[in-house]
Amino acid sequence: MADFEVDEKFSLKEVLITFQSCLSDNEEVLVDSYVAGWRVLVRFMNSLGTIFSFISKDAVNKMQIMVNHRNGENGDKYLTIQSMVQYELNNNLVDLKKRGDYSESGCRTILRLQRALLWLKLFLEKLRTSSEDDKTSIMCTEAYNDSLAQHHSWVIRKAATMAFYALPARATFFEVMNVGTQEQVVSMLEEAVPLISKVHEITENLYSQSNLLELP
Ligand SMILES: CCCCCCCCCCCCC/C=C/[C@@H](O)[C@H](COP(=O)(O)O)NC(=O)CCCCCCCCCCCCCCC
Repeated sequence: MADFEVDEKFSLKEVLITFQSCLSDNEEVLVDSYVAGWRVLVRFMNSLGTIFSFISKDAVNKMQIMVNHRNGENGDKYLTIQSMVQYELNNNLVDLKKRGDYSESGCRTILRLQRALLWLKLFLEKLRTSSEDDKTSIMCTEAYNDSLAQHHSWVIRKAATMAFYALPARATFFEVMNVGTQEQVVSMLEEAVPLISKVHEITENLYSQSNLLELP
């Protein structure tokens, strides 16, 4: 079993703070904070071992696509997920039926991360309500099967579920989250889960209204 070093300067509390700054007062999702939240999550996952590198590589690739849009000449159109959807749909910059010239559209990139955000919400909820002897690999697999798995090929599903078995036991997992005692982790999760759910729900509603939930 790999020993999991606690990255001192890092705490999963950062995720809570970053995703909190995601929501503008009129419930728009700010892309910069959304990407920053994922950056913290990916850093945390990387600290768990190189077995997850195929996952973080894809997540980093998608975050970079969003950063490129934000730094592009139409960067202001990507300030929020809402403004991004409006801009890309109004200018036909999204592959709606099959992958084509816009395989790096903001809409499809955020959709892939949105599906991962559902996994995160389900996983954190399981962690929050878990007891001492619950296994993180089981919680992770169950959350995966109820979310991302339905969008992944058999090969990816196999690789992902194998990787989950490398997850540390609950106590170690809580330790590397670097939030404090188990009670402090649970109360951080009590704050984080509703927040991440809110960001997910707002994006899900926007995508379903614009019929973007099945982008290729
Ligand atoms: C801590 C354990 C981490 C478990 C992460 C569970 C998610 C497993 C996802 C496996 C994805 C495998 C590689 C990606 C495949 C892509 O084909 C696929 C589709 O995109 P495409 O249409 O462009 O091809 N990509 C995706 O579905 C996006 C995957 C993004 C996953 C980001 C996961 C980062 C999670 C960070 C975990 C932090 C845990 C914190 C808990 C306290």
